[in-house]
Amino acid sequence: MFSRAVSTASVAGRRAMSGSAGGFKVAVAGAAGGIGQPLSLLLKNNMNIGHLSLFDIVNTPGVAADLSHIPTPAVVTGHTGPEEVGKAFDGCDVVVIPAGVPRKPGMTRDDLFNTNAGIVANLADAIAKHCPKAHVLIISNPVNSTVPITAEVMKKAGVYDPQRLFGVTSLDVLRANTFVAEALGRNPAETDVTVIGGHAGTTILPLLSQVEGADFSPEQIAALTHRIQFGGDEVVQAKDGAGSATLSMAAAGARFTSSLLRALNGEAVSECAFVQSTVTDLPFFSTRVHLGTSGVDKIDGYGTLSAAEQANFDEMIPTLKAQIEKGIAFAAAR
Ligand SMILES: NC(=O)C1=CN([C@@H]2O[C@H](COP(=O)(O)OP(=O)(O)OC[C@H]3O[C@@H](n4cnc5c(N)ncnc54)[C@H](O)[C@@H]3O)[C@@H](O)[C@H]2O)C=CC1
Ligand SMILES: O=C([O-])CC(=O)C(=O)O
Repeated sequence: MFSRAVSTASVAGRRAMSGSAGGFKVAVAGAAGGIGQPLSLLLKNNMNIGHLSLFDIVNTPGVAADLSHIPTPAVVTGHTGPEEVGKAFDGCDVVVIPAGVPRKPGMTRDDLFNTNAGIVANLADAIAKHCPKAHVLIISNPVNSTVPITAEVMKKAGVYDPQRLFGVTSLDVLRANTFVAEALGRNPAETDVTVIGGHAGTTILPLLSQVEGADFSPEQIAALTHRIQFGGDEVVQAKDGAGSATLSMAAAGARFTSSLLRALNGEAVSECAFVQSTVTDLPFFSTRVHLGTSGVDKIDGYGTLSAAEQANFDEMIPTLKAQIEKGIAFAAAR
């Protein structure tokens, strides 16, 4: 349902009046959740968005009404339940998906597979039907499996375009930037660490040997790498049963969405993301991705690894392969 404040006619009218550079339609699926709400708030402040469409199975009218009072160009609409997903996704340029359950202490991201695989697959069905040309940004865990699931669902529907599918690993980059800057006494906002692989434990590999001007000891490298790989667990433990990272993830999701929209507008932008890739033998892998007006433009390799990074890389590949294959098998069996 549209939020009370907005009608379909006024969406078009205000988009025309907004004067925003992009006027893109961006949907958030899972918009009423722990990530969805702050992410939607940050996106409401993005001047490239003309229409912010909030989808969830609960509570979107309230979130939409609340955000609609913020004076920025994005018109906000709220849509609840499967019967309204068509309206939510119709004509979207970008769909961001933080829908699904989060971890509790003691769980791995893979423990979320049984619940979240089906949620993401059903949303991918709806995207294939209602906005097959949208760029799809997957936040729902386990990302290492939910991205391949989305690709397979889109392939079955005949609308898959690898340039438009992204697993959002930006939170690993934000954590790496924060922890590395802290160790070096630098400004975190001016630190940009490359993080490769996937988004779960040891499949997350920060390339600390490539941080310019850093001369970390082997002990520092080991400690920083471990903290970046298990930063998610740090938050899950601190929240003590009340969920996982939401606010930092909202910042990460907003950063990636903002970069993509700038690229769609013609700016040269790069971000690390988990995408279809030939950089390794695996079908999906995260390295630095150059974004362009059609989404993925060029995918960088990972450069020269230190001996410690190479050891982590070799250990990661079979784990990541199994998680990707689990996603592909799930989609094939649907
Ligand atoms: N990629 C990453 O770096 C990160 C991923 N995550 C993942 O993001 C997901 C969401 O986390 P939170 O927001 O904390 O969870 P949450 O439980 O607070 O919110 C999830 C929202 O999804 C909604 N939802 C459930 N099924 C849906 C469906 N079929 N369609 C639309 N909406 C649906 C729920 O109603 C809820 O509002 C989890 O899977 C979590 O593991 C969390 C942090 C970082
Ligand atoms: O740890 C979790 O379950 C949520 C997540 O992906 C992260 O914070 O990186």
